[in-house]
Order: sequence, then structure tokens, then C-alpha cells
Amino acid sequence: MSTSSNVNVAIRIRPMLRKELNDASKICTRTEENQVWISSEKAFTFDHVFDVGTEQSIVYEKCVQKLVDGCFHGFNATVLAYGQTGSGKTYTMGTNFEKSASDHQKGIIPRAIYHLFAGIQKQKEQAKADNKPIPEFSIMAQFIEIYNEELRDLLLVNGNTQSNIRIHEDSRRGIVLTGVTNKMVSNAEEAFMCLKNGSTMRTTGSTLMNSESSRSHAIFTLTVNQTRIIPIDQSGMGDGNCVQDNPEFVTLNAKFNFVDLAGSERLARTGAVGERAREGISINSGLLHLGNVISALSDRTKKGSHVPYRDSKLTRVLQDSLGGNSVTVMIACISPCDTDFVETLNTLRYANRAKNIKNKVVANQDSHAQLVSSLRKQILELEKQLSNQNRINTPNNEEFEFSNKKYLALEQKHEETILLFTQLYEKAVEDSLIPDSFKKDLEEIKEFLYENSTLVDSQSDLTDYDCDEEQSLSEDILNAFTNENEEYKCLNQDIENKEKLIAEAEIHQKEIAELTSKFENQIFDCQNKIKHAEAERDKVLLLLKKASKSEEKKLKAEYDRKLLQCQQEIRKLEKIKNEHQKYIRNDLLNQKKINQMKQEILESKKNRVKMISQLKEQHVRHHKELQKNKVIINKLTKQENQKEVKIQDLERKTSIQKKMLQKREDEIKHLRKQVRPISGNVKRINKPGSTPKHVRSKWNSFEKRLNNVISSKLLFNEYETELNRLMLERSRKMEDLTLLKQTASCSSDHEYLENIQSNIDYLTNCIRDQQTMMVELAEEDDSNLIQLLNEVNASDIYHFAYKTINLFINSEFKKNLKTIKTENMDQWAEISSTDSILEQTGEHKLNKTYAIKEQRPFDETNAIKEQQPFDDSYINFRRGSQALRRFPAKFTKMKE
Ligand SMILES: Nc1ncnc2c1ncn2[C@@H]1O[C@H](COP(=O)(O)OP(=O)(O)OP(=O)(O)O)[C@@H](O)[C@H]1O
Repeated sequence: MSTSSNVNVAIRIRPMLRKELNDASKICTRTEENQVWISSEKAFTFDHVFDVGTEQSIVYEKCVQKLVDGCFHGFNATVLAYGQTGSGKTYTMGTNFEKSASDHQKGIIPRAIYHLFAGIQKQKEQAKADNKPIPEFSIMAQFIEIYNEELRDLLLVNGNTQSNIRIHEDSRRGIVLTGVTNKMVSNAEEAFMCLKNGSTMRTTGSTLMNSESSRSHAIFTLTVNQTRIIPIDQSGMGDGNCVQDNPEFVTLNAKFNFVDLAGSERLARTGAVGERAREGISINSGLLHLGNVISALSDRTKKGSHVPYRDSKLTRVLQDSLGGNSVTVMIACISPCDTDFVETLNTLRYANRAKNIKNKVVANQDSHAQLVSSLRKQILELEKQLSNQNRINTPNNEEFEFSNKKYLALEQKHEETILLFTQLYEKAVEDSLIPDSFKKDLEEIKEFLYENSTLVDSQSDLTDYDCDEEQSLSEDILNAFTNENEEYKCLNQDIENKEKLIAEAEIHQKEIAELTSKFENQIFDCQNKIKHAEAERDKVLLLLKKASKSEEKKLKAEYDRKLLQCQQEIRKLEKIKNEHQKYIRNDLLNQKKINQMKQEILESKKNRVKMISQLKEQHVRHHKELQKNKVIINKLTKQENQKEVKIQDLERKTSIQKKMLQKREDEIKHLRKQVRPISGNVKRINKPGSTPKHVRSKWNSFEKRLNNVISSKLLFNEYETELNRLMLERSRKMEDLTLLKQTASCSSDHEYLENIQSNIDYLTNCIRDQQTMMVELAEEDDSNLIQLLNEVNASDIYHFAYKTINLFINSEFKKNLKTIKTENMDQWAEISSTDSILEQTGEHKLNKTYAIKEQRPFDETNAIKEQQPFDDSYINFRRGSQALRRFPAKFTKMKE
């Protein structure tokens, strides 16, 4: 995935040079955090601003360090130094590498080389320390220059820079150069050698502005290829902190371009002639194309429009760096000196535009690894979704917990009952309170209670089983499938019925338990009564021994009555006992049935789980098929949509073309109408006044705005001329001052000295004012002109071109004729006629162009013969050009 990154722009102001200080030149720049002020009127804001005296190391740390770090992650990078000649580009970049240079002087390239190789070493050591496989690196160096629109290889061993370098565009690697030397460098020293050897081969020359001026654009490239193990982190992406079981081998490639552009220059100031001048023109032309690319990329209104990369070698080579796959930093170097004011202002405006360029940065990772990492991400995503789904589908936990608690409480109570019963029973046996006939019954009850307890255990197993197996099944699936499945329904019904029966049986069991306790009480009562009877019997026996016969008889009768009573009680008890035994027998039968049912329920539930898992499998299969179908449907829908978009696009294009065609046909019709009445073979083109109304009105507004732009440009030029004059004046005064300082002896000399000094101060103030005015004018950006051009339709272009040329010729002529008129009064008449000749010639040319456009024959001789105005104009034009040839050299130069 690519990320958008703006081109970072930094400004570096070099210190004043000795010559500038001697000239009494002043500093015209000021900085404030990230702003540069020029002539105290205009501030430009940038990502970084480095004022005079900023150390090389600071520039490197702020602008380049993180780009080198990015190379280790496969990000391309570009550092571009731009600026007028002598502004410090080569110094900043460190292209002229000297090993002997002190550390603080070293520029960006040597620092980046150190940093890169130190980084490699560190990575290797780190991997070793972490017991990870050591990454492998291979670094290639390339050094080229673009000299007079020719690509030259600066690393050719024989010292010959002529080579057959070609520029290719590769979908994977972007812009690549073929036929260029790529030197493998295994350490910093070897890379420095390449830099040094290449820079000595670079074309330099001496100009008035820089004794060692670079005459070419130099590009030093380091390509970093890295093979390493990507630890897989939790996000499925590389670069986690721990290597896991399946580490990925990945290849990362990064290209680092260090671009030291040749400086923009004005021939008048550099004093370049001959070869130097030709170089200067080529340099400026390359920079102009670079400016056009920057304008096209930075103009947000022209998103997606053509970017003229192919207009020059420089822009083509830097295609990736500007608007492509690269993290780019532009360091615009400026001079603080007020003599370079115009150049500084232009550089700041140029750099300001570059800030808006957006690059699309993507790590250059090999496609296989990218695929693996994206698949990993997908898996992780799916796993997350699955776990979410499971969370949603787990059965109602609260309900389950509640029943579970209830069950445990019951179980505990049951155990307590058994314990209590056993204790009571054992105690009663110990105390011989229970008659033998009851003992058997009680044993049976005890057994029953134990059996019941085993059942509770099996019930618990059953619950566990339900929880373990059924819980794992998603409720969705159950709902979706069980509702429709008949077999499943029957099974469920069966389980439900059996559960109901069990519940009923359990109620019955409870009743029996109650009865048992009632019976136990009665037994207890009975035992008491027996005890009581026995005690009484003993008492009676004792009394019998002592008593008389009558008393004995009485006691016997009473005793018989009581015995009868006891016997009655015992009979009653026996009856109850028989009934109870019947109950117990029934209950045992019931219990057996319950156990059987429970066993059956267990089986049914097992079957149900089996069935559910089968249904689940079936569901998964269905789901998979559904997904597959969905993918196919999506694909088809996508294709359908694409087709629709294409159709719409085609329809739109067709309608535009139709409209254009209609427009063209209308134009042709209109032109034909205008041409027909005049006569025969050649049609005279309409006078500008007779062009279509809408074109005319469009031209009028265009002309107005164009005039504004032209006049502000002309005014800027005038201000600049005045500024140069003032500076020249100041520099002369400065020379006088220096001379006088050496020779001044008397007080009048000193007075004169003071005079000159105040003159210089005055001139400096004037210069400042002039600069302020220029900055204000420069606010009206060139973009006005670009906007204007955008408004011109292709169909109106001929008319507009003709009118524009005419406008320029007129304005230039009018401006210069004024001067010439005063100097050459005699020839004034001839010049005036030349002015109108050119206008008519333009029309004549236009007529011819339209004839070609309409594909009709154009007979020049007839046109001249038949059209009197053309005839005259043509002759006049000839005459005019002859007159022009005779003109003074100044006028000819102006005409050019
Ligand atoms: N920041 C700076 N600190 C000290 N000296 C500097 C600095 N910047 C530039 N210079 C000096 O200014 C002079 C011109 O610099 P340099 O050759 O780097 O300019 P340039 O922009 O590359 O020019 P050209 O485009 O003509 O090649 C050199 O003598 C250089 O040492």
C-alpha cells in the first residue's frame, strides 16, 4: 500500500562571501523559525530553514538522516539541491568530496554514506546479539551528469564519460538507467572513492559568480538491496519484536538519489560567453523544464493533467522523485546578499511551489513477501472475525451457571440427608431400638438413597456432556438447521417427554421420602411404647410377687387390656409397614424406570450432539458454497459495474466528441459563410472584428488580464534595471571610499569620506525600497498566466495565438519605437508602416493556416493578386523587412 508524502522543502542560506562583504553589499534575508523573510516585506514558510552559519551536521540530521533510515525499510529517497549559481549546492551536498576536509565541512553525501554503512553494521550486530539470522546487504553506486542535455557516466574507468545511457520506465522499479556503470561497494571507503572519482570527472568551469561552477546536473545514486528475515508480529506484518515459528525471508530495495543541480544563472551576471554561455543556456533550459514539472505537479487545480517529464533528460531521470515513488527533500540554497536579490526571490518562489508536490511512497519489497504478508493479514483478520462470532454464539452462560449452582446445592443437600440417615440408623441399631423386622426395611431405604445418589452423579455427567458438546455448537447453526430437521425434532420431543416423566417420578420419590420419615417417627413412637410397656410389665411383675390374689386378678386384667392395646398398635404398625413396603416396591420399580429413561435420554442427547455436528458440517459445506457463489457474484457484479462505467465513460466521450464535432462543423460553416461572398479561390480571413462574438468577448477578457500580467512583468524588469543601477552606483561609491580611506589626509578628505558614506547609506535605503516594491509585484504569480491558458479552447487557439503574437509585437514595438523615434526621426515613417505590415502579415498567415485546417487549396499568388490589402501588405512586408535590415544594431537586437 502506498502512502502520500509531500516533498519536504528546506532553505539554506549560505554566508556572505568575501567579495560581497567588500562590495558593501547588505543582507536582504532574515529568518524566523521556519520562515524566510526577504526585504522585510514577504515571508515564505518551509519545512526547515537554515540560516547563515548552520552547521552541515544540522542540515544532515534534520533533512536526510531519516531518509537513510527509510532505505533500510525499502523506501526510495531523493535529496535535491537547487539554487542560483554560487549559492552553496555543491557545498551542501558534499559532491566535491575531499577526504582531507574537516569533519564539520563534510556535506550530505559523505555523511549519508557513513550513516548507511554504520547502519548496516549495526543491523548485523543487532541480529547477532538477538540470535537472529544476519541480514545481507549489497550496495551499488552510480554517478552520472546531465551536460548539455546529454547523459554522461562519471564512473567509467577509462575516464571517458561518453556512454550510451538510456532511460527506461519499469513498472516495478520505476525509472531505471541502462548502459550505466553500477559499482558494487562493500564499505564506506569504496563509496567515497566512487564519489571522489566521479566528482573529478564532472564538468566544472569558472564564471564571474563562482570560480568553480558546476556546469552540469550531477546525480549520485546508491542502490541498497537487503535480504533479511521479517519477524511476524501479532498484526501479521513484519517487524515484530520476536521471530516466530514461520519467519519470512524478504528482499527490500531502495534507491537513494543525491542530486546536485547546476545553478540557475544570468549570462549578464556570470559573464559567460561561448561554450560557457551555451552551457548556461542548457542549464537554464533544464531548470525551466524542472520548474514546469513542479508547476504541473503543484497546481492542485490540474490534478491528473499532463506532467511534462519527457521534455528534458533531467525531469525524466527525476520522474520518481517528483510525484513518484520516493521520499524527496529539496534543499533550496540561497544567497543572503542583496545583489542576488532577484535570484533569491525567484528561488524562494520556485521552492514554495515544490512544497505542494505529493509523492506516492511505497516500500520496495519483493512481491512474494508482500503476498505472504497480505495473506497473513487476511488470516489474522478472519481469525478475529471467527472469535467474535464464537463470542456472540456461546449459549446463555448466566442461565447455565444458575442451573449448575442449583444442581450443586441439591446434590449437597442430598448427601447431607444420606449422612444424617446413616448416623441415625447406626445409632438406633447400636441402641437396639429397632426391631429386626424393621431393620430390613430401613436397609432397603438406605440402599435406595445411595442408588439415588449414583443417579444424581450420572445426571451430573449428563449435564457435563450437554455443556461440553453442545456449548461448542453455534446457536445460529442450531436454529438454522434443527428447526427444519424432522428427525431432530422427534429426538427433541422424546427427550422432552422423558424429562417430564423423570420430573414426575422425582416428585413421587419425594413423597416416598416424606412417608419414610413419617414411618420412622411412628416406629420411634412404637418403640417408646414398647419400652414403656416393658417397664410397666416389670413393675407389674414386681407388684404381683407382693400382691394378694384379688389384686393379682385385677392387675392381670389391666395388664391384659394393655397388652391388647399394644397388640392392636402393633397390628396397626404392621399394616402401615405392609403399605409402606408396597410403596417402596413401587418406588423401586419407578426408580428403575427412571434410570432406564435417564439412560435413554443420555443416548438421545448423544445422538442429538452427533446430529448437530453432522448438521454443522453440512452447514459449513453450505456456507463455503455460498461464499464461493458470493465471490463469483461479486466478481460478476464488479465486471458488470466496470462495464457500466466504461459504457458511461464511452458515452460521455462520445457526447464530448459529438459536441466538439458540432462545434467544429459550426465553426467551419461560419468560416465558409464569411469566406464565400468575397469570391473565387481564396477566401480572405475575417478581420479580427468579424470573429465569432463569444471568441471575441473571451479574447477581450483574456487580453485585459494578459495585459495586466505583461505590464507587471515589464514593471518588474524596470524595477530590476533600477535596482542594478543603484547597486552599481553603490559598488562604485564603495570603491571610491576604499581608495579614499587609503589616501585621506586632510579634514576636507574626511568630510568627503563622510559624504560618500552617507551616499552609500542612502543608496542602500533606495535598494531596500526598490526590493520591497519588487516583492509586492512578484506576489502576482505566474500561475495567473497558466490559469489564463487553461481557459483557451483548442478551437480558439489560432485566433488567440494570432492576437497574442500581435499584442506582443505591438507592445514591444511601441515601447522601443519611442526610443528609436527620438534617435532616428528620418526613418520614423518607415517604421510606422512596418508596424501595420506585421499585423497584416499575421492575418495573411492566419488565413493560410485556416485554409490548411479546412483542407482547401490556398493560392498564395492569387491571394496576393486578388486581395489588394494583402498585395500591399506583402509588398510592404518585404519593404519593411529590408528597412529593418538597414536599421541600427540596437533595433535589430530588439526585433530578435
Ligand atoms: N554554508 C556554507 N558555508 C560556507 N561556505 C559556503 C557555504 N555554502 C557555500 N559556500 C561557499 O560558497 C561558494 C560557492 O558554493 P558552491 O560551489 O557550493 O555553489 P553552487 O551552488 O554549487 O554553485 P554552482 O551552481 O555554480 O556549481 C564555495 O566557495 C563554497 O565553499
